[in-house]
Amino acid sequence: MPENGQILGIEGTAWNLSAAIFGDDLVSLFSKPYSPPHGGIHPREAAQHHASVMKEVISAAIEGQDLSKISGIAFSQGPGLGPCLRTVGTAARSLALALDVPLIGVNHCVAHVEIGRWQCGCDDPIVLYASGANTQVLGFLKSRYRIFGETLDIGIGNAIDKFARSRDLPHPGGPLVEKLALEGEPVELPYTVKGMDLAFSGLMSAAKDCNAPLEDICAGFQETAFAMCVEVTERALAHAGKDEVLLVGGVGANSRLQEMLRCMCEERGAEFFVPERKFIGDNGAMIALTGKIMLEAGQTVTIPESAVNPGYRSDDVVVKWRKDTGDLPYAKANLLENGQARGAEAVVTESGRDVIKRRLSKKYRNSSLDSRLIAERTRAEARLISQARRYGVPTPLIRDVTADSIVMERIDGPMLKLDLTRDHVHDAGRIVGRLHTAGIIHGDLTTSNFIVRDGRCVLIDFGLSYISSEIESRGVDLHVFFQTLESTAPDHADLRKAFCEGYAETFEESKDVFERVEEIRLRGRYLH
Ligand SMILES: C[C@@H](O)[C@H](NC(=O)OP(=O)(O)OC[C@H]1O[C@@H](n2cnc3c(N)ncnc32)[C@H](O)[C@@H]1O)C(=O)O
Ligand SMILES: [Fe+2]
Repeated sequence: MPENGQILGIEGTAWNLSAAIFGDDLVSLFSKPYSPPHGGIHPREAAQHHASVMKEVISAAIEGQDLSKISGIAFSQGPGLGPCLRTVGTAARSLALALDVPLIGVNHCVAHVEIGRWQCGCDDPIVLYASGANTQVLGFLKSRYRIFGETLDIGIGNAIDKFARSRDLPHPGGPLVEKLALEGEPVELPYTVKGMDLAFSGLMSAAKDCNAPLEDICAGFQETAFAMCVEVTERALAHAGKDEVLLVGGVGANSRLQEMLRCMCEERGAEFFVPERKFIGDNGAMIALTGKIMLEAGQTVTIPESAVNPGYRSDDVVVKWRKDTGDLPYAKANLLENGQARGAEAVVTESGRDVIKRRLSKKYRNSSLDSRLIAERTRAEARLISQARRYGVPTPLIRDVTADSIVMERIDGPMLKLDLTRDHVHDAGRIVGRLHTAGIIHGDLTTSNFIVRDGRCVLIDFGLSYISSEIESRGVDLHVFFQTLESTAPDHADLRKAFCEGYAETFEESKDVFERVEEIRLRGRYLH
């Protein structure tokens, strides 16, 4: 790349056509947002908008610039709305040919992360990426931005926008809901966290059907949806042993979400980062910057490789521009160091042959939601542990239960993630098979929630467990487990096989569940 090489980047995955030049710093940025005359974003109309303002946006971005300094054209290759992506892709290809410079196909999600890292100066954060179409918790591991958790149905922004539309509020509803929420007392709405994954459609439907004053529903919607996001971010932070949190994506503009994340970070001793408003939502600067660092790493595309990809996932990108941070710091996660372990949501304290698990109050969530979650989860956990035992699932013996605590038998041994052998993972599969036969869903099936005692796994932490015989819930359980395998173990494919073998031995309908896991993996990546 020539000295002072500059990259022209074009963003246009959905609502904003935006172009920017990035050199050593941001040189120019110009945007023309599309606002639908009524209803939500219509893909073809948005694409027509982009086409009609393309010349104006690019001209404004390059005005007064020396075009000979431009050493590459970057464009958002996906994910996004097909027609919009194709319009931007065509423009980018023509420009690259005209200027005779390389083309860089940028993953839009990764670009949200990179502009955040650049702007905030953070190094290796857990990222909460909360936008219209996407809601993901990402962390860099082994050359990729791994998805620790994500929405299983719709993106948080779309959930808010659709709810707002059902109340005749103009698009996008996010900022208006934020304003209305300031005047409201939060109503109770369904809270759905499955391990590190989330779901928003139940919350959205309940909010649509709710008869309370609009301000109260908006407040309830925000408190619930944001607490869900903060909870999974905290869980990923604890799981990965990182100490920075970065908030990106359009919904990141919300002050309440920022406040809640900042509060969680303070409680955990992590540092919180959020970029300036103009870099939070979709913008050309994020594409130009990411294009620049990708070009420097040699990650360009030929014209045939430049086809757009509406389902492009964050973890599809091999990140050659970052130094690999290696394995997760397993050792840090040892259970019961000095007789105490602090998980994402509870403190476990040794007490003779027992441990006491006490759920912690979280300052980031409002007090009624906080006490509701603590009481519900403590009760459910004690009940389901006992029930699972009756079906032959090895679990700790329960000795006593109070409003926020469970006293139970101490299990000595390393967590499964510290001793990931084929045999142990096979055993874990057998255990989950029995659990599912009992009609119980674990709800947080990570490799931290098995303890290996005398060579056999014991299942712990039923805090998010519930009763269900649905293939879907079982599929999500396995999906969560496979995700933690994928994000922590290099030989995850073989371990996954071992797990499935064990599961099939103890659970009759295993085939249906395996099929569903595949569906869950493929679905919900870019839904509108
Ligand atoms: C693939 C790409 O097209 C997509 N982009 C996207 O969704 O635009 P973004 O700019 O990142 O986010 C827009 C969303 O951000 C929400 N939003 C903006 N300001 C908000 C606020 N103050 N509170 C809540 N939501 C807000 C909007 O309502 C809308 O749902 C994505 O990143 O998923
Ligand atoms: Fe976006």
